[in-house]
Amino acid sequence: MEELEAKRKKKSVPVIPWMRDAVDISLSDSCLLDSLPFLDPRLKRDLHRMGYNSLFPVQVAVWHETIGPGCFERDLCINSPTGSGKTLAYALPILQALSTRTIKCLRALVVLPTRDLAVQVKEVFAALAPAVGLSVGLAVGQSSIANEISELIKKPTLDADICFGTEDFPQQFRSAVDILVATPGRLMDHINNTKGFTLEHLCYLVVDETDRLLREAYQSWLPTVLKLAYSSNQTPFPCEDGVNLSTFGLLKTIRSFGVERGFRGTPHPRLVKMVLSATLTQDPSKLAQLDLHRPLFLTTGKRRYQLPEQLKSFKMVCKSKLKPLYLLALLRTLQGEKCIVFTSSVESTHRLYTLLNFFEDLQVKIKEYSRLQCQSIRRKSYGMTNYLIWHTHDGFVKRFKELLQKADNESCPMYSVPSELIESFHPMYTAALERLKKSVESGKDKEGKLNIKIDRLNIKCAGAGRKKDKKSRVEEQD
Ligand SMILES: Nc1ncnc2c1ncn2[C@@H]1O[C@H](COP(=O)(O)OP(=O)(O)OP(=O)(O)O)[C@@H](O)[C@H]1O
Repeated sequence: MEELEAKRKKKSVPVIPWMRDAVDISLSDSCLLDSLPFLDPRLKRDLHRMGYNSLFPVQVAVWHETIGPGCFERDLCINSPTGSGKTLAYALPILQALSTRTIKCLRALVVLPTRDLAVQVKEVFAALAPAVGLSVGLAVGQSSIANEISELIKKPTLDADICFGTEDFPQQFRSAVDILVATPGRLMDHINNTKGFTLEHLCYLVVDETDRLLREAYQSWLPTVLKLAYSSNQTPFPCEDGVNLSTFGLLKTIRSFGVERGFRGTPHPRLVKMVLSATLTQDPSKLAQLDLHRPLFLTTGKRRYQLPEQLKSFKMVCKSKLKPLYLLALLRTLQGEKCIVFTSSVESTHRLYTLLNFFEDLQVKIKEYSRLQCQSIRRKSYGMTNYLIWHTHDGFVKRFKELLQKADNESCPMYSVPSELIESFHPMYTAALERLKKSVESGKDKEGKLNIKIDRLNIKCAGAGRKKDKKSRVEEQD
């Protein structure tokens, strides 16, 4: 009965009508840049320069809905797996659409839930924007608010040929960027406190990782952004609880004073929204918050991950207690290649990083990358990597299989490391653990990141040869 119910749920069609009438992204083929209609030659040149010679299916599908006749008539909801190229899918049409703008003001806002994601997205925009004379800003709290403001807002010297209205013109500040990539918290800081920061000219709003952003209110950033963006063309928008527009007195903008040439008297373009996710919610109440206009749903179906075609994946199965040894052997066999090792928690990352650094003769340069490091250090670690290795806890075999299923990649051959090689690491491993223990005991790990877990490391060490006590066995299940 339960099984039947589960099957029924799996097959259930979306309750939202426009979701039933979806565009299937997988029906789009990759498209060579040279065959892509309407692409600005300057963008094409820079895409080639970046080594992009064709667009991925999701990028082609979005391009067809956003460029050319009937462009941006509908808001887009894009459901496409991680790694499928969603960033360029929205960045390229926005850059192309803004490439003809004459006056700089904030016209596109991309919101992401985390600083790291926002930094990556900003880099994609920044690689292409200069080709068409556009500037991109970042509001994520990476630098001080003062630095950020100086990047985003500039005091203009008033150009003689700008057509002013008859009203007093108190504005001294103008946007220094055409496109802003932001996290919700810092965005709200600028909305509430940064003089001259305005969303009044906003034409494009991208909500990336939509599910995550809709799950949390993040200071009501979404109703606030919509209200502010709509307010410039007097679109009625119901005031959400807790959003008091009177607090945005600073947001009188140059548009409302009739400064921007060509805008006066012409209807304000609709605020176009693109919302993206690898697992887009089908919950009508959640999606309603986005106030989508005739939404068009582009989807690849339920698949959550997409692995690059060139990526080869292998699995190594070993007893939990032997994982560090297998990892060492693997690192040795991959010597010279760059790797990322994922672990299941920040603490595990720090433990493993510290442990690996106690191995003599490993001849591998190791960097730690987790939220324990500050942003600048994390950024330096980018680009170090080619390989992905997954190293995580015991329930993993099942989860790994599920993950491969989600990625449509169920055939994952075994990777074998000679057992002699693993054995040969035993003495080195025991010595490293000893050194680690001494280091913790002598208080060298000043931040205390290891203290709580050190006995767990000892257990794993003991697991390689010694008998375990009850506590150890319980902890090893973790
Ligand atoms: N047209 C293209 N040609 C070659 N590489 C591309 C192209 N588009 C994107 N890529 C690369 O593919 C990778 C995945 O792209 P991207 O990060 O945009 O995917 P995504 O769907 O946004 O993933 P996520 O959900 O993790 O954000 C990136 O390394 C990007 O540089």
